[in-house]
Amino acid sequence: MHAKIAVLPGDGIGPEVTTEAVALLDVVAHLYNHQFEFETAPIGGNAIDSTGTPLPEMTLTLAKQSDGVLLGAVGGPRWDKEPAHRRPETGLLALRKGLDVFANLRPIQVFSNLVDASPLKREIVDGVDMLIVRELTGGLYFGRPRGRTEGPDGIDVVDTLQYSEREIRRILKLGFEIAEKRRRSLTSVDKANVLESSRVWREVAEAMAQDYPKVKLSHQLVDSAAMQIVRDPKRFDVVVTENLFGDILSDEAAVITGSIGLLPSASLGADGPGIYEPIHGSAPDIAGQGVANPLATMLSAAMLLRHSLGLEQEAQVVEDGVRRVLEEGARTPDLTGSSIGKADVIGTEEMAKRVREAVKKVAEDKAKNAG
Ligand SMILES: NC(=O)c1ccc[n+]([C@@H]2O[C@H](COP(=O)([O-])OP(=O)(O)OC[C@H]3O[C@@H](n4cnc5c(N)ncnc54)[C@H](O)[C@@H]3O)[C@@H](O)[C@H]2O)c1
Ligand SMILES: CC(C)[C@H](C(=O)O)[C@@H](O)C(=O)O
Ligand SMILES: [Mg+2]
Repeated sequence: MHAKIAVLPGDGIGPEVTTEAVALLDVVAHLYNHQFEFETAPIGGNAIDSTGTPLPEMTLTLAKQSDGVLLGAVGGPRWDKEPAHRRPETGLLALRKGLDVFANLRPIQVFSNLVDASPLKREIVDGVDMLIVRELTGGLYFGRPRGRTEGPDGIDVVDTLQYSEREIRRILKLGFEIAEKRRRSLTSVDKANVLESSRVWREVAEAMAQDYPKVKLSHQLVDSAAMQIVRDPKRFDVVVTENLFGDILSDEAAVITGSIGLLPSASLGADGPGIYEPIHGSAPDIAGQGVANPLATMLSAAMLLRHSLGLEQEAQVVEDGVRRVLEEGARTPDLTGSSIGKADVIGTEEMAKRVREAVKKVAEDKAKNAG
C-alpha cells in the first residue's frame, strides 16, 4: 500500500522519539512491501520561532492531506510566558480541532515483565488492560467565553466547560462500541455531583445504554475514579470521560505501567487522518540527552498502522517486537531508576534499534509459521 504520513516532531524530546518511530515504519514498509512517504512540518515552539505561529497553515494543510499524522510533543519553558496565540500547546489544540479528532484512545497495558517498574504493588498492576477514551475537542479546552478582564477584586478570569449533546453522544457511542468488543464494561467518569455538564453527560449515557444491552455501564465520580485507578486498576475495562478528566487520569494511569514513556495514543475523528502521539510531553528536563524512552511513540506508530492504514498484522508485529525487547531485559533509564551503562540500561537510539531488529525477527518467525 502507498500511504502519506505527516511527521510533526515538535519540541524537546519530540524530534528524538519521532525519528525512531519513522525509522521503525520504514522497516515495516520494507518487510511488508508498502510505500510510506514521510513529510515533516513544524508545530509548537519551533514553529513559533521559525514562522511566528504554533500551527503554520502549511502544517495543517499537510496534516489534512495525509493518511495519518505522527506527532512528537510540543512545549517547553522557553514559551511558557507567551500569550495564548504564541504558546506551543495552542498549536496542538488547533491541530486536533482542525482535524476534528474528537476521540483520544489511550490504552493502559502492563507488559508482564515490567510489573516491577511500577511503584505500585505487583498484584495491583499485573494484568492491567484498560482503555481511556478521552473526549478531545470540547470541554474546558475550547469553551467560550474564556479570558481575563480587570474586576473590582483584581483580575477576573473565566474558562468555560461547554459541550453540545452531539459532542457527548459521539464520544459515548465510541465508548460503548469499543466496550462491546472488549470485556463489555464501560465506566463513564464525570463530576455529576457538581457540574451540570456532567449531569447531561450521565443522562445521555443512561439513555444510550438501552442500545447496548451487552455492555455494563457504570458511572463514577472523577475524584473517586482517580483513587481507584491506582488502588484497583483491574476493575476498569473502558473508561470514557471528558477532555480534562481524561488528560489527568491518563498521566496518573501511566504510573501503573511503570513510565509515561510507554504510553501511546490515537486521536480519531469520524473520517480523515488520525493523530498518533505519545501521551507524554516534550520532557525539557531530559531533552537532548539521548535518554528519552522512544517506546510510547513507536507504539503510537503501531496505532497509526492499525487505525489509519488498516494494517492490523503490521501493528501487531511492532507491538510484539516491543514486548520482545522488554522480555530480553532492555530498559531506558525511566524504567529502572538507574542510569545508562548499568545492567541493560540503554538510551533512545539503542532501544529503538533493538525494537527494529526484534520487529524483523518477529516478522520472519510469523512468515515461517505461516509457510
Ligand atoms: N502532547 C504534547 O505535546 C504534550 C503532552 C504533555 C505535555 N506537553 C508539554 O510538555 C512540556 C513539559 O511538560 P511536563 O514536564 O509537565 O510533562 P512531560 O510529560 O514532558 O514530562 C513529565 C516527566 O516525565 C518524563 N518523561 C516524559 N516523557 C518521557 C520519555 N519518553 N522518556 C522518559 N521520560 C519521560 C520527563 O522527563 C518528566 O520528568 C510542557 O510545555 C507541556 O505543556 C506536551
Ligand atoms: C500539551 C497539552 C495541550 C496536552 C493536553 O492537555 O491535551 C497534553 O497534556 C496531552 O495529554 O496530550
Ligand atoms: Mg496530558
